[in-house]
Amino acid sequence: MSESRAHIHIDKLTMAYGDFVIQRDLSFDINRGDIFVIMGGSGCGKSTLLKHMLGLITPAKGDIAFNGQSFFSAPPARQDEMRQGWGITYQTGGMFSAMTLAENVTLPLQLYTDFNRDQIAEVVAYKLALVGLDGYQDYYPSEVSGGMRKRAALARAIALDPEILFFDEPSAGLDPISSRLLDELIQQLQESTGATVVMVTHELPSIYGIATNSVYLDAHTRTMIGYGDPKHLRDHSNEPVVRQFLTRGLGAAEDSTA
Ligand SMILES: Nc1ncnc2c1ncn2[C@@H]1O[C@H](COP(=O)(O)OP(=O)(O)OP(=O)(O)O)[C@@H](O)[C@H]1O
Repeated sequence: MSESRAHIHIDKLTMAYGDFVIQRDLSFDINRGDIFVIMGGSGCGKSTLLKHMLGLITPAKGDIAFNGQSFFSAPPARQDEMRQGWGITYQTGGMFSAMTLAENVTLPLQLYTDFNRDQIAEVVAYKLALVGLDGYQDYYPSEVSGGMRKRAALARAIALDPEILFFDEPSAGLDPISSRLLDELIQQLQESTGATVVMVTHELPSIYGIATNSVYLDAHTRTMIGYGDPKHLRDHSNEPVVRQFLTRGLGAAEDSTA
């Protein structure tokens, strides 16, 4: 493992399903407090990279380190400890439909803390208020809008005060206004907690609105061909595909890379 002071260090990572290599030789850092975006065309391996970062898939080669410690060579108990510092929201929100919003947020607190009922209720009310869902504790996921469901999922993800927040396409399926509100919320939460945010998205408003750093995975060459502030990449990348991805829809028809 090479030396790095980054919060998350991707080290010569090659990802494959069986013999089929999805991306090879990825090396980059995600610094503490970054809002880091994983970009790239459809099928390039963005979700696969996120699954590697979450320790759900073992790399074909290379490693991922958190605070300088290798995840994949750590013993299972240590991996579990690392995981407890992460909050995750999935594309669909992943809320349990038979539970109220409050019960959904309660779940990780019941599983991973020794708080009593009153303490848990207090944290749950606080987290729901943080995402603007004060008063919606007793609603079921199906009774609120898509944007509210995503915010409730976010409240659950921050229940244990994670130091890293992972998002897979957070604004998928949302209208532009709800999407913008969610971006603002992610940015506010990052600022107030200092957490590192890692998200897969191809939404340009999110990328330009809140990302501080990014990587671009290329489906064709199967490796990263862009790394840096997305606005800088848009204006200065030597890779036409990256510039095209980052300017699509801006004066031209939506292209097929997204
Ligand atoms: N479990 C799996 N087994 C085999 N191949 C898979 C598996 N999951 C994904 N793939 C393939 O790996 C490639 C990368 O998929 P992935 O979902 O990571 O891409 P993505 O960039 O997130 O795509 P999208 O933007 O369309 O969501 C695709 O070719 C996909 O078909």
